[in-house]
Amino acid sequence: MATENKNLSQYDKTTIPNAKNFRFGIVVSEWNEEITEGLFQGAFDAFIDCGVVKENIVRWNVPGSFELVYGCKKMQESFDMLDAVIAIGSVIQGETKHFDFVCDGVTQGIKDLNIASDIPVIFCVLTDNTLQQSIDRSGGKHGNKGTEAAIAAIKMAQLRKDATFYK
Ligand SMILES: Nc1c(NC[C@H](O)[C@H](O)[C@H](O)CO)[nH]c(=O)[nH]c1=O
Ligand SMILES: CC(=O)[C@@H](O)COP(=O)(O)O
Repeated sequence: MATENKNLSQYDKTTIPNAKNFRFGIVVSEWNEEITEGLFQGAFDAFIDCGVVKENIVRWNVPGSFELVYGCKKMQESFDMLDAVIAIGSVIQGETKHFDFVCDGVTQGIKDLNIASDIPVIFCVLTDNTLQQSIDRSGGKHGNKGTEAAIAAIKMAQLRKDATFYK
């Protein structure tokens, strides 16, 4: 289902685990900051709405989406008590193929972090053709992908906790 057929901000709290004891990291790219700040606010507000204590949310900034991989890796290493990390970025097609390489690099890098570390990293990186598409997905007509990412982070934190329990 394409994003245009669903609202990224909609969630059913009855299906979401209690998040009051979870601790989350959020790494935010400064490129297209009017978009990434909207994504961050969506994630932060959803965490608070689902019971996360604001003192249990740590935020770091990085220059661009390509640096999200290193930033998330260092956050995993620095705060081993985190239950999940969200990587927030906005990549918008320009004149050249640079878009392709940035998108592929950050995608593969975050995938690799999920394989290498026990702390899940949630992929909240918009990869859009136009600024309008980014606006529409960071609090606009299609909702907020940051909200979607926070819900995914809570669900993955619970999965990780449950999996540890059964060891
Ligand atoms: N064009 C965009 C970039 N480019 C910058 C790279 O992410 C990186 O910071 C640079 O290549 C130095 O390593 N980043 C975005 O997040 N969004 C863009 O649209
Ligand atoms: C995603 C990018 O790096 C891109 O926005 C840079 O723009 P350009 O391809 O015109 O150099």
